[in-house]
Amino acid sequence: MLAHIARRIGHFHGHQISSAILRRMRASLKTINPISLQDFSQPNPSWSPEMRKFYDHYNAQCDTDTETYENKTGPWRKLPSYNRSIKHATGGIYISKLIQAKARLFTRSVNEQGATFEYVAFFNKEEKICICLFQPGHLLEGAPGHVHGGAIATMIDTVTGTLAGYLSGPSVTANLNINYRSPVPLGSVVIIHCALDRIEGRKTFITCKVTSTDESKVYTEATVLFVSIKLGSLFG
Ligand SMILES: CCCCCCCC(=O)SCCNC(=O)CCNC(=O)[C@H](O)C(C)(C)COP(=O)(O)OP(=O)(O)OC[C@H]1O[C@@H](n2cnc3c(N)ncnc32)[C@H](O)[C@@H]1OP(=O)(O)O
Repeated sequence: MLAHIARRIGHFHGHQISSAILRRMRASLKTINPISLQDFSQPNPSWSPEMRKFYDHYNAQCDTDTETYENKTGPWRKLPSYNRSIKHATGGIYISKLIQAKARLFTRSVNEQGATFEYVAFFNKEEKICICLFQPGHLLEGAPGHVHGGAIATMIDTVTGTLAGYLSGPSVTANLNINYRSPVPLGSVVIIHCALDRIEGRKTFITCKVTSTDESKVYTEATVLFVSIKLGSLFG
């Protein structure tokens, strides 16, 4: 685990971050809290057999062992999911001195397993795509028995944003266009497919589709524009 952290320091979604931010992060390393290293996208008892089946399917095709971080062969990489986005820059190290200690990533802000956003994402560097298995919980209701459109938008923003980050470095959502084609039942498992459309200067365009696990049903389609930023601009 420590070797994994050491590899991640200095990178944000796999990209180099500025030396000024890095200095401030390193100065904060004494605030390491081992508990904060929890990866929330690991299987838990709330996952349905279907969620677990698809997790096992993609996890078996990963280039890194989820437990040991040792290399193996496969096109996918399972992405860790911490409860602060800044932890992705540091491999999970908690930097309470830098920004609001009580802040939590929206999708990881409820502790009850299975109640809100249960998800795990996988990245395919070669194909520049990301897929996410998403099991929406009972606290995400919009239309009766179905998922709130804002919760679906949140997941689309999160997964496309993760892909943009891996491909283009630190970026923010500038435009998000969504077509809701069919309501998503609460407690079901859907797959969020994201793919790079194109990169133009600072702009990264991502397409996204939310489908049933057999891909026969399309629930949602989206196009998203991310604009690259200097990470330091977020810190004032
Ligand atoms: C692990 C968890 C991952 C979670 C991911 C979640 C990601 C998020 O939700 S981020 C939060 C929501 N987004 C925001 O708060 C962003 C707010 N907006 C901003 O900060 C700024 O408007 C920002 C950075 C997008 C652009 O500002 P700025 O850096 O001044 O760039 P600017 O020159 O205006 O635009 C750059 C290019 O983008 C284009 N652009 C900017 N905004 C838009 C837009 N809304 N629509 C279309 N094009 C746009 C511009 O036209 C310009 O294009 P070109 O280079 O061809 O002339």
